[in-house]
Amino acid sequence: MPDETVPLTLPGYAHVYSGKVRDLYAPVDPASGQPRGDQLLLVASDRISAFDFILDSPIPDKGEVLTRLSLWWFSQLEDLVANHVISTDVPDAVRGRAVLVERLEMLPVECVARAYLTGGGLGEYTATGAVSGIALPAGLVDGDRLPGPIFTPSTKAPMGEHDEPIPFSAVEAEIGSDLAARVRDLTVAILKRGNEVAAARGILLADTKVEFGLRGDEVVLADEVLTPDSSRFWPADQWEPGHPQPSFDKQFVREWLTSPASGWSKSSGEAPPALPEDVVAQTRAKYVEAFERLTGETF
Ligand SMILES: N#Cc1c(N)ncnc1-c1cnn(CCN2CCOCC2)c1
Repeated sequence: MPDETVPLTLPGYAHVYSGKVRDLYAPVDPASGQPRGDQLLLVASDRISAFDFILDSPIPDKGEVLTRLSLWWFSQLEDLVANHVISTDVPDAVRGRAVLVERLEMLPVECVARAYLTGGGLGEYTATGAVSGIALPAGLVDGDRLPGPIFTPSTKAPMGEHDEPIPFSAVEAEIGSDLAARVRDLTVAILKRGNEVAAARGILLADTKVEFGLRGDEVVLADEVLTPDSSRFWPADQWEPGHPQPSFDKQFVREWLTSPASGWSKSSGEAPPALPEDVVAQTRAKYVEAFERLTGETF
């Protein structure tokens, strides 16, 4: 199993950035030997995070499953928004889990939309009756479906820190009112479309985070889209408002890590132990199941 903690050496590419579960490279121009400024190689690892830790146990094929799912969503959403995908003709070492993309002028906003109330949004609602300044009906509980998806943007925090919720007015101040309205409407429309497709296939998308860049004046969808890494996936047949919902993809990991069998405590501040093989295998199977249910393709 390759060591997922160090950037790969990819001949012809320069390492640009490593996130929690994905890495960025830039193709090198053979003539100048310098990284190209117009393209990037987005590589999805098999790393998985839980409870704000990157686990020691990679999930085989997770990177490929989520890359193929994101590519499928990009094509499903082409009538709504352009995207940054150039090609899947990538080095053999990362084939299937990497995409060559157009390098965009990225907007400094994490564009989050929520269709259900949970997580940080629930905390804000409990304290203020609103989320991102949007007043919600009284009496909502964890997991309730919202009257309609709402835009709840946040900052782009440095790795290891948490994104901070910001009001829409802060987005307007940062990128201008017109562009703020465009990314708000697109983010909400993407989640709406995602749930139209996913609900019919037994999956609820509670919320999602997308990132946009600019191609001139055009807003272009970048990063990944509607994957279990960028969105909360819930099994529709277990949806029951009033308590935290099971995760479609990470429930096995979370339950084992919080069970006596792991010998680990969330409150210890220590890194979690490696996962047992059966938990890794069950988690891989859930990623494959989500891909096959949504796309209708066989992984
Ligand atoms: N997708 C995409 C994409 C694109 N199509 N064009 C330009 N940039 C990006 C991109 C992808 N990830 N990040 C966040 C990582 N940043 C790296 C630098 O440092 C700050 C964090 C930017």
